[in-house]
Amino acid sequence: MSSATAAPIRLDGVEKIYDGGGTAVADLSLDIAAGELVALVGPSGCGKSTVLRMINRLIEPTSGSIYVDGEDVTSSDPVELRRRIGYCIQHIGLFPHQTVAANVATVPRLLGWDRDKATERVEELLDLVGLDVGIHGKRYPHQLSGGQRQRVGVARALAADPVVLLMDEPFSAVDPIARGRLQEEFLRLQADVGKTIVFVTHDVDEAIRLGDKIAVLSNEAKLEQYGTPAEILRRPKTSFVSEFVGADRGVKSLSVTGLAQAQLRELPPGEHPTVTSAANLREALSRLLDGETGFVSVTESGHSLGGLSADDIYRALHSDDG
Ligand SMILES: Nc1ncnc2c1ncn2[C@@H]1O[C@H](COP(=O)(O)OP(=O)(O)OP(=O)(O)O)[C@@H](O)[C@H]1O
Repeated sequence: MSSATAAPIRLDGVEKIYDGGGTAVADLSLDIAAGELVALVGPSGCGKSTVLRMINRLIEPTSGSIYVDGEDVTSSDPVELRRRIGYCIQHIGLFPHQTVAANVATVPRLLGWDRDKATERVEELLDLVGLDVGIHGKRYPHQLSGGQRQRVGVARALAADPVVLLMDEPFSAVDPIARGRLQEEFLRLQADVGKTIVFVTHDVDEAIRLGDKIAVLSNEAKLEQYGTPAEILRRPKTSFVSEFVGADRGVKSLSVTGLAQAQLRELPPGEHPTVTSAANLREALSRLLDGETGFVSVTESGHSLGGLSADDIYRALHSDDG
């Protein structure tokens, strides 16, 4: 598919005080590189959605600046801005009396695309999110499962080929199994489209799974830590972060640490379970536990490069702890 370039986003000293309400965002600065997927996580009410909605001007900041592609959003035409920014939310407003195809075609129609071009785009997008235009395109939203509706929401948000995609808890309304599948599909989709994505979730596991980076926020959108999932799990900067990511962060960090961190050893003779060099430490450990030799052999193109014991895996996990 055609892919518009992704755009960087910059928040500079952003503050939001709601009329008659308290401070939702006190003073937030954040740099998001083009093509990066950043998850905003934090407890309920800490200001995540407010931050997201200021990026596309659904909410105006009280002070501070927000730049998309270097341009100050407060001086952009909001309609033009939202055309370049896809937005997708939890219980999305899909239009109930329009078919799936018509829903996805909303923005292309607003942009005045001709019918053929819009139809082609709808087909391409439904295909991209794993729906069949022939089967699902003619249905109405209530004739879809929750997971399918979320996919339509993502397709619709991508319709005008935005440079930024904002997603507010897009997968939280579906059951855990469908959710895992959607997350996986979503990662594949992102590998394909390469948008800059800001993603709000209260689920740390989801943030770890999806984010290139995670911004952990506490009350009033205070930035407790901003880093890769591995950094956040291994070296939480504040007690808030370590509590928020949970007591099992050691186990979680296994799955975000690649085998490149591990020092391979020569294996004793025997039938060791194997794992490919592209795997992570969690996969290596679970293969090791499947076998009986106490080692796992790391292979590349079918050849063993060496092996790891459980202690080696433990050392690799802590190899660059500060
Ligand atoms: N329109 C509004 N007027 C006044 N206060 C508001 C308004 N919208 C949100 N707030 C307040 O601002 C704070 C941040 O809300 P926000 O929805 O951004 O949090 P959140 O982290 O997204 O929460 P959740 O995870 O529960 O959705 C909350 O204290 C909320 O009550």
